[in-house]
Amino acid sequence: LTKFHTEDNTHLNACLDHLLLTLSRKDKEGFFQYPVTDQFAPGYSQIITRPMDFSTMKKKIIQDDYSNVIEFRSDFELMCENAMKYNRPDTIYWRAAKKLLATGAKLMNKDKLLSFRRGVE
Ligand SMILES: CC(=O)c1cc(-c2ccccc2)c2ncccn12
Repeated sequence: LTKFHTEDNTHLNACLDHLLLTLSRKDKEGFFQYPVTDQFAPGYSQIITRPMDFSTMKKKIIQDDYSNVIEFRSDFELMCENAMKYNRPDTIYWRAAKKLLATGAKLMNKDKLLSFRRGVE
């Protein structure tokens, strides 16, 4: 459906696209680009009830599913937390998720987001 593009939505989507691109580039191995399949990860769909990945987040941006950066950040954190739940700490996936989570926290830290709200640069 052609959802009317309110001014801030267009602005918001531009911000989210930038954040997604920056975070996506950190995932050089491509572990987080697409949904994890049970084929690669046995029992994944039983253990992880709310899967998330960068391609799904991209779709949600295009569909205007995010009303603010906090909702976007929640999906990003969910994606990383899923990987740290399913995989053991001594795996490349767990370590990559932990590193990615730290990058996201810096990029979307509270004060920075608050400054957006106040309209202060
Ligand atoms: C993110 C994650 O948990 C993940 C990504 C992958 C993955 C592996 C190869 C190519 C793309 C994703 C994966 N494989 C086995 C177990 C877990 N994973």
